[in-house]
Amino acid sequence: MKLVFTDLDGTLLDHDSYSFEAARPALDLLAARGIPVILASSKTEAEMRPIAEAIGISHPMIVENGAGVAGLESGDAAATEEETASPYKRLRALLRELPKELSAKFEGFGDWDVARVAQETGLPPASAERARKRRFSEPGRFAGTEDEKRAFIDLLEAEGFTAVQGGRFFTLMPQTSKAERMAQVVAHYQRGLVEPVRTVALGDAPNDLAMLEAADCGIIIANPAHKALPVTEREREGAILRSERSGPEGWNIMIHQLVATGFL
Ligand SMILES: O=C(O)[C@@H](COP(=O)(O)O)O[C@H]1O[C@H](CO)[C@@H](O)[C@H](O)[C@H]1O
Repeated sequence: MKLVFTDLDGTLLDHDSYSFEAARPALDLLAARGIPVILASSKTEAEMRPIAEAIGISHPMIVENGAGVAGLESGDAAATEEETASPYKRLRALLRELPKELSAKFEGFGDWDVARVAQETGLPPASAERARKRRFSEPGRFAGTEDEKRAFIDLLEAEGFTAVQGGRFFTLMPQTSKAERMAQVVAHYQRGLVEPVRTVALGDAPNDLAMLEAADCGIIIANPAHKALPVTEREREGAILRSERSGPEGWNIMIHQLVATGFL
């Protein structure tokens, strides 16, 4: 059994147009080979459902940067609306309680109306509205210095939260990651199998790094819109590869390459 985990913005979706069409041949190839594609994004479940539908998949999905997973019959999927809504509410309340000199430097989707989220992201208004339907995490911008940002993260961590950089935004969230949810999804597919499930993960930003390192094969998709990810030990060992092309074009080429070499 093989699984492909993929980030969305800047990876399967074009950084600017949010289109996955250039990856359609590789998506079709994986579908024909019975290899599930597991979406793993900082997007909300409300945003990811229509994307999964457009791709034509109904596998579990890692939502809001790993703070939640949709489509697994146990665990968080069974959490009540009250439980799933509370981390976001707690985060917004925490922002009001933190020292003003730091919290005032952060602006998130909860501070912006739909039109502003559409303007900041380049998403159409209907998608921007779905991006504001948050249950766990708050993406936004931190306008302070690196030292102030570190102090802000330390305060969040003391309260059980953390923050991570995506392709565009700096996201406040519970202390978990896409990689932790990936392990949960792998365990789900592993049940009843003898051979270990083989994993590929694709991503472009710091919030993808742990997932890329946890995979049997990690693929860094080039994204000229931000600084390249650092070279890690896993990459030196040959377990992480880099695409030359960006977004869905790079995704398409790299998946075809892994199929050609027999990895997928
Ligand atoms: O954190 C980010 O930089 C982006 C992209 O996250 P991923 O690369 O899909 O994990 O996610 C935020 O912005 C998106 C629009 O650009 C929204 O669709 C997401 O809801 C938001 O979390």
